[in-house]
Amino acid sequence: MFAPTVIKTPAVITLVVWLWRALAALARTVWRHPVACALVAVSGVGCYLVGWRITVMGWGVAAGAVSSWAALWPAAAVRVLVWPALAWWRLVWVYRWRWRAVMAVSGLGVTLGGRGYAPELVRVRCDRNTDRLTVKMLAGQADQQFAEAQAGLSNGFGAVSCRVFSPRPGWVTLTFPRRDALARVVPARPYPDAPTVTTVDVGIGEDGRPYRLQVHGTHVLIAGATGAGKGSWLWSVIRGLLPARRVGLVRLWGLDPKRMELSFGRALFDRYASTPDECADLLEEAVAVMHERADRYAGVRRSHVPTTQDPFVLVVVDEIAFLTAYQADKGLKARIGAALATLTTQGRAVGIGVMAALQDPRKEVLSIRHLFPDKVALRLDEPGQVDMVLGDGARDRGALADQIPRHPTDKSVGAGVAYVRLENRPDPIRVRAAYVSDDDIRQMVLKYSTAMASEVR
Ligand SMILES: Nc1ncnc2c1ncn2[C@@H]1O[C@H](COP(=O)(O)OP(=O)(O)OP(=O)(O)O)[C@@H](O)[C@H]1O
Repeated sequence: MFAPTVIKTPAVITLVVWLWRALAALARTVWRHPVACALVAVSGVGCYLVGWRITVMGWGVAAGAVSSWAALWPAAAVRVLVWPALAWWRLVWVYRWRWRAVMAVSGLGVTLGGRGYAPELVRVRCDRNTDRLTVKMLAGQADQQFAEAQAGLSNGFGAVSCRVFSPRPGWVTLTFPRRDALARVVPARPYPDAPTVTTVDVGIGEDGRPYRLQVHGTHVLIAGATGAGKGSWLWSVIRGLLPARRVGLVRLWGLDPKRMELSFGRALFDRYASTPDECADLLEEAVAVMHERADRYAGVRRSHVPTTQDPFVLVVVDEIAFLTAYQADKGLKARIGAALATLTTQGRAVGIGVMAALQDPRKEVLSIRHLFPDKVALRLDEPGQVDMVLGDGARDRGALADQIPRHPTDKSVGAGVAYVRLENRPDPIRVRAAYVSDDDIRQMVLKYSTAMASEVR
């Protein structure tokens, strides 16, 4: 029988270990809660040096100064005081309190050798609408496991949903909405003060702040079931580009095979096509512009900067499936398919972008959907369609586009709400596009449909 030797640990070693642990815990507490620790330390030193009465008076004066500052700069005060205080409160009373139990029940905690291990909750940050938790995963864990447990996590912490994003290996960010900033209709965004081309203010994000979509140097695919609000995305982008169009930095080319959407603002387009023949011709013209620019740029520059000579050309296609899938004329279909594939593979470097709307995201409807770097998924009919639009794993990461609500009579419920997956940011973001009403489009036409040269070199 083997019996290991029992060595008695000397008391001094035990004391050193305890002391070391206490110091480490103290350092960790100071690092994580510097403000609270500073308050305690300053109060202690004050009481010791000048007595508690003067210390309390000192705090009264400081509180008065902070209140005046908050009254003068309320936005800064909310950012610096309110959100950190709320984050601390929610860390202590919501998340830390239930952390180990929720981790264990949702299958993210493990027991090894009789000892329980759980991912470490490192930080909670709050804004007006969401709580963002920074979590250090257990060694050997993957963010995929958190994505699979998202329903359990949201139930466990009393949130309606949970989104998972891994900013770097070993770490994961969990986003829990506290209230839905996107529940209300967003009115059309104001025109930009200065002409802007690169990004456009299209609506608001889940954090309640304006959301800017990049349109230059990319291609955007907007997919959604009928009535999901694809029009509001198209028109919000067009609206944001109008000042730049006026000064000649942008040209808008519209392809409107349904003739129901873009025709309403026909005068805002430098080039417009609706019949399949016209659409094929216009796309081939865009390809010709692309080749001409590529010839000029070859060996001279590698990216496009919008100028009045070489403006950014945005080809807006409403219901692209009419051109790619439902087109009976095989010759036209092939021409259109080839032109679209050429534009989406080579156009962005020379300042030609494609923004296309689509109802049915299946591959047989749009075989080139993977050529669009940035994707927007509005309300979709089936869960399987989410990954078709946004890419593999997007739904597991919280892009529940099939669960965006709809109402039998109130069309505005959930309309315009979408999950956006960008090329440079793979975690889906929830955004609501502003609603550009028919009146808004009429005003846009009145304000911006000045006669313009449509020549684009
Ligand atoms: N961003 C929005 N906010 C609120 N309501 C909206 C928004 N976008 C659209 N709606 C409402 O939803 C209705 C349908 O919108 P829209 O026509 O843009 O959908 P769609 O996806 O283009 O549909 P279809 O493919 O059938 O043309 C609009 O008439 C409007 O009432």
